[in-house]
Amino acid sequence: MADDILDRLAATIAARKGADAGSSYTASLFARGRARIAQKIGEEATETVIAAMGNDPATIVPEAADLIYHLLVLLADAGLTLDQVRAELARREGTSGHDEKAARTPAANGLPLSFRPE
Ligand SMILES: N=c1c2ncn([C@@H]3O[C@H](COP(=O)(O)OP(=O)(O)OP(=O)(O)O)[C@@H](O)[C@H]3O)c2ncn1[C@@H]1O[C@H](COP(=O)(O)O)[C@@H](O)[C@H]1O
Repeated sequence: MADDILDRLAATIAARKGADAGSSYTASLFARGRARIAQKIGEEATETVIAAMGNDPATIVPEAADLIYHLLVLLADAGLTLDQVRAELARREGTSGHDEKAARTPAANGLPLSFRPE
């Protein structure tokens, strides 16, 4: 069994594919499909934002856990792995977000060229 809770959770989630939706919440999400999983991520992200704007930082923890769980369900549904996310984070390691953003072209930033600042 993997030492890390995220690895264990990802393995549990993967094992729920095709399981009985009546006895597994994860299986019920897989059964309802990608759009429902994505919608749940939106809901959990919104609940995390609400917790973030409140006065008690501790309330962020359970919302963050809900969000991460549902993200792992999305990765599994899409045939992706936590290791792929780890690799992407490792690839970014050491590159400042400011530097990465400055290197983007205006088009890549989503701005039409006519709006490009002088
Ligand atoms: N970590 C989680 C986890 N986090 C959140 N949730 C569920 O996510 C749902 C989200 O709650 P909400 O209040 O937002 O929504 P809801 O109204 O209950 O559910 P919806 O009908 O809106 O989808 C709840 O049912 C939570 O229980 C989780 N369900 C399962 N896990 C893990 O997944 C494992 C397998 O669970 P099953 O697939 O249910 O066996 C468990 O042992 C846990 O380790």
